[in-house]
Amino acid sequence: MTPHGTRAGEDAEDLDVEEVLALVNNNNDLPGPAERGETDSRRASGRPDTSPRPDARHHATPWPEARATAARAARSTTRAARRRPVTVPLEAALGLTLAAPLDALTDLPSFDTSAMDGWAVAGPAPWDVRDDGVLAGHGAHEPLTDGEAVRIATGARIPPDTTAVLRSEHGRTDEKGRLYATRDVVPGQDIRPRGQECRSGDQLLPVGALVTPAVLGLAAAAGYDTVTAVPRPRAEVLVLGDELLTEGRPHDGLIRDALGPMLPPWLRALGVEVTAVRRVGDDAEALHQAITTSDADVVVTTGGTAAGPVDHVHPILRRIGAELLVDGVKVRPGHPMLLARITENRHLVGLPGNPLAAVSGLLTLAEPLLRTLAARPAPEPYTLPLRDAVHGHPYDTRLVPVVLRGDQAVPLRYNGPAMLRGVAAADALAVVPPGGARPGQEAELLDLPWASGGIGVCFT
Ligand SMILES: Nc1nc2c(c(=O)[nH]1)N[C@H]1C(S)=C(S)[C@@H](COP(=O)(O)OP(=O)(O)OC[C@H]3O[C@@H](n4cnc5c(N)ncnc54)[C@H](O)[C@@H]3O)O[C@H]1N2
Ligand code: MOO
Repeated sequence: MTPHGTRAGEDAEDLDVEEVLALVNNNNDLPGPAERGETDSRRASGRPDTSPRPDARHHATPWPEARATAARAARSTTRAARRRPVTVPLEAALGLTLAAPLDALTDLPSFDTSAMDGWAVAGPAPWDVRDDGVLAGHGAHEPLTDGEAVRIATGARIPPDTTAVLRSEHGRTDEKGRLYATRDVVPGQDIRPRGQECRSGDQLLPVGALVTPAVLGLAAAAGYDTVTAVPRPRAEVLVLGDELLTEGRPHDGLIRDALGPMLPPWLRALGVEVTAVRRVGDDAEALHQAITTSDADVVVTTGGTAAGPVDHVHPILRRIGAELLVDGVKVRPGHPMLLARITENRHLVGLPGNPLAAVSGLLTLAEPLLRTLAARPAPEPYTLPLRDAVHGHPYDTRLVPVVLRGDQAVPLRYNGPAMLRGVAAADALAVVPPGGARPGQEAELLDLPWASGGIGVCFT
């Protein structure tokens, strides 16, 4: 199990992950091949794909369908593995999805409490002020009698038989020490009655709610030390390529690894636990060993997806009898990206090595897969008009970095497959259909986690 949690008791009345998924909003999952009446011989046969690699272009999956396939793959995983909810301490729960409703364990407030610093007063003015006072965090105070007042702090328990709280700025005392109000006193004023926010047992949040910082605060206020949540998906990153340096400047044909530093925090922003980042070079045996011994839910590889002499991903997937669910996508950059089922409940996402192509694969395949494993709802799709024309690919979707300015998306330069300069300045990627887009044409936008706000910025 993850270091973040332990398995919930078998007798928990919690929903399992599949049931949680049914409750969260997945309304932008597109219909899959089955729903559209399409067939796929590799899937229909139920056997792993062990045939020689076909022409990747021929089998490339349309971009929207690739995303839907990735989300569906996660759904079949949760069914197969019956992933059980976990009990997670609050400090480790940020970004998880609730698998049990958050029901109040107490009334809130749990006692009648003063909303202001001042005096608790009983009956009409003037009042004799008692010598003692009532501070927050103390037990029951003795009752007041009419004509009595006692100093009270915000958050302190209201003494029995109190009429109202008089704010310190609304009272004055005469030379005999008697207290008067400088404003009308309304019975009950500045008293927060017990149960004003909720009664014990009230549902504060439903199954499927995302654990945000505010949810952590609410859970703590309502008496929780732990929450019952969908387990965080576990991903391992395998960085391929002998040409990669981990420090210093590029030299002698060697370049810096841009993906090792980029992917783990990006995956964490998707609610994932990154179990390891391994550099496996261009060594086929090391890659085989790393894939077959990983216990992560999702193995993410970078590079080696094409058909070059040291592109080992396809041969190894064939060797281990993995089922290729997506083998190339009609998207630029990143068209050699792939998704494979390596065992019944483990997947591999193969990201192309070109860095922006890897971002494209991350958003196209890894995000829907991992988001669905985490039982997070799909973000609401939205569009904005493009300020400038965007050159299109004749047949493939393009993902183009944009900044959002007012109600327009402004396409950025430096959007080539090997470049990160555009996306590093971007708020989102615009989805440009085959053939391109005119100025003013509406384009779907994929928010980048740090730009969309919300839980994404928390990098759990
Ligand atoms: N004959 C063909 N060659 C290529 C095709 C094709 O269709 N036919 N597709 C091209 C496209 S498009 C892409 S994208 C790449 C995908 O290549 P791989 O996934 O096999 O990646 P590599 O060959 O290992 O690397 C490509 C490129 O990216 C650099 N790289 C790799 N890893 C990193 C990293 N962690 N950080 C920074 N840069 C990285 C690598 O040095 C190469 O320059 O294939 C094309 N070829
Ligand atoms: O699809 Mo590749 O990403 O053009 O470079």
